[in-house]
Amino acid sequence: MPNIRVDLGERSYPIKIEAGAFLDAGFLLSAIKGNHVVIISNEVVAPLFLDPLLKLLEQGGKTSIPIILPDGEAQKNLQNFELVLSRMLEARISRDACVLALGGGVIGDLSGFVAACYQRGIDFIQMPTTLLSQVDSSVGGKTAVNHPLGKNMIGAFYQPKAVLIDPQSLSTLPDREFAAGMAEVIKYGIIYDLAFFNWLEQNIELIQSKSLQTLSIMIARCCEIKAEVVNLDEKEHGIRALLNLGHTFGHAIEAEMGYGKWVHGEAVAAGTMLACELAVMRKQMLVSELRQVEQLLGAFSLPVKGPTSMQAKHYIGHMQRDKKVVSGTMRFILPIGIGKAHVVSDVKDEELHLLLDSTSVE
Ligand SMILES: NC(=O)c1ccc[n+]([C@@H]2O[C@H](COP(=O)([O-])OP(=O)(O)OC[C@H]3O[C@@H](n4cnc5c(N)ncnc54)[C@H](O)[C@@H]3O)[C@@H](O)[C@H]2O)c1
Ligand SMILES: O=C(O)C(=O)C[C@@H](O)[C@H](O)[C@H](O)COP(=O)(O)O
Ligand SMILES: [Zn+2]
Repeated sequence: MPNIRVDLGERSYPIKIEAGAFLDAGFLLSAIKGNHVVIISNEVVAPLFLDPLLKLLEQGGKTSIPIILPDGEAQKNLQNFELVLSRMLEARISRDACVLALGGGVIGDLSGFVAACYQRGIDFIQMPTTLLSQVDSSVGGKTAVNHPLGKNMIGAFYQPKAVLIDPQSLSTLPDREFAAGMAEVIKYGIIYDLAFFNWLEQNIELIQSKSLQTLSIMIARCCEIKAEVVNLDEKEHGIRALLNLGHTFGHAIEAEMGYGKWVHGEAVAAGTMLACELAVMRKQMLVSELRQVEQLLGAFSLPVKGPTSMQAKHYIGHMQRDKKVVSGTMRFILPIGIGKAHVVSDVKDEELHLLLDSTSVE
């Protein structure tokens, strides 16, 4: 696999994607400047990957300080953010230390925010272990924790120094979490790359069988697209907003249902269908294209409807706090067919009622 780079001047960094990459001492050690490495992980991931990593770092002359959090989306909160910072202060971690995020998007987002804030910013490296984090969250520097009033409401743009992706690490990932990652994979096809969307349609079985070669190609294409978008618009003043397809509705589902009940990718899948349905209502997408999206999401057993308990009034309360709101106006990412999308700011409440009061069935 070719190495992919995020090109942001002095904040540029490499993304290495390779089966067995977690044991590539050369790449990892070259990205760590100081002698101390704070490894942030969780109780599910640490037993799977921590020991060999500790050994590798020790052989490279590094001292590791592991901090292991409980598992789950509900842990991506300010309390754990403070807890990790306190542990680092107690351990007298200095500014030349490096934070290493070992886990999925929850660990990656929280660790990145810790690294951004600890003594005003120290290095961090992403070692993503879920499909979702390998195709999306480890790249691009969005770091955050959730607030009961909204997803990722407290955070910073803070780029990692390197991203190390080992597709082999997905062999232990539960099917539900693999599927959740596919929601973000399919997103890239809808917003940016019709050929990639068609490739996904043609390779469903190979993807489901977790063929390492197919997964590596798929992960690399997602990272390439994400890097291209982030290179153009690091802080989401323009094109980067397209990566939010399905998230306006999805984040409302996650917050309303309670963080973790619907995992992020599931909420994004249902949100993507809602965005496509809105695009069909606005004649920007064909019904046949909506069905293609529904079939592809469905092939990975992803939800294609929102929760039955949620109606327009539940969504709207959350969506009014969305980070894309400008001067009180909600903005939505809507596809234009498959392979293109745009930001729309003239969606009327009546349209949302029509969409959301009729489509939540289960
Ligand atoms: N920063 C960004 O750009 C960005 C992009 C997309 C999503 N996100 C965020 O990412 C989070 C979702 O990430 P996620 O889907 O990785 O969830 P997650 O981090 O909760 O991981 C999912 C589950 O898989 C387990 N797990 C992780 N790796 C494993 C492995 N190799 N084998 C077995 N189990 C494993 C985890 O412990 C967890 O139970 C959300 O908070 C979302 O908001 C951020
Ligand atoms: O990187 C981005 O930009 C994204 O929007 C990627 C999303 O998949 C991701 O879930 C992101 O965290 C959502 O961003 P937010 O700004 O809406 O919290
Ligand atoms: Zn997302």
